[in-house]
Amino acid sequence: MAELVVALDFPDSTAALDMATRLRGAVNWVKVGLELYTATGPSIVGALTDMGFRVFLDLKFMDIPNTVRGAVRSAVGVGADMVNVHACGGRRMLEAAREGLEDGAARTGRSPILLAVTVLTSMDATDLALPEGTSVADLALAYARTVRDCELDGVVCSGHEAQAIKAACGADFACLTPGIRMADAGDDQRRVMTPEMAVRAGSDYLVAGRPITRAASPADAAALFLEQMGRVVL
Ligand SMILES: O=c1ccn([C@@H]2O[C@H](COP(=O)(O)O)[C@@H](O)[C@H]2O)c(=O)[nH]1
Repeated sequence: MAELVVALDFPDSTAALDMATRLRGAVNWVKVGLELYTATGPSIVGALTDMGFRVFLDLKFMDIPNTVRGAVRSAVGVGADMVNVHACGGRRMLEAAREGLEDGAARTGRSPILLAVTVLTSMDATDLALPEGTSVADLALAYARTVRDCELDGVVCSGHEAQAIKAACGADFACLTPGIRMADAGDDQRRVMTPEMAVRAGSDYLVAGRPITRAASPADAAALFLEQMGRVVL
């Protein structure tokens, strides 16, 4: 059964924890991204796990291998259930990320899910200087194969690539899919999909932020997403 992850993209802990209170009981997973983490630091992860949420720490590390090894090791210590890096950091960086996770796990006894971002869901072909004959889907699949070879747990990808990635990398290779929309929102996301279509494509985790957190009732909006996800019989 796919999980819904709500992105808590807020400028401070008061706003994020207020939203988390409104979502308590409606969703299991929340996501702490760059805006919130930069404002609050690691304490927000503990506050959310204390409320009973599973936390995806979405910091998308990309740097030289040694730096990413240390960053992932530190992220494990923060107490998140899922962490990530950018696949475009390359094979040695991805291997270093896995080593950082293993180091962190040896120290803390915790082993979060480690994912790598293929191509951001906000991007389409117009954002990339792709070689002729290469599509965004080809690039995402190539990144996913490298991520699988480096023995990470899965990728962040759009719903449009999930099926091909699962076919190439295996059913156990996790696909987490942001850019989930009930209808075109005309925002910064480009490779979007409905909750139902993303689950049909094989995504294991669906991420939605604004469609839920900006709704009049975030809990009701989350329930609608979950209802659409639950309708899919695979
Ligand atoms: O490819 C990616 C990777 C991460 N994200 C993050 O997901 C949420 C989406 O929020 P919405 O408000 O539903 O657009 C956001 O925190 C992004 O940083 C992504 O969108 N695409």
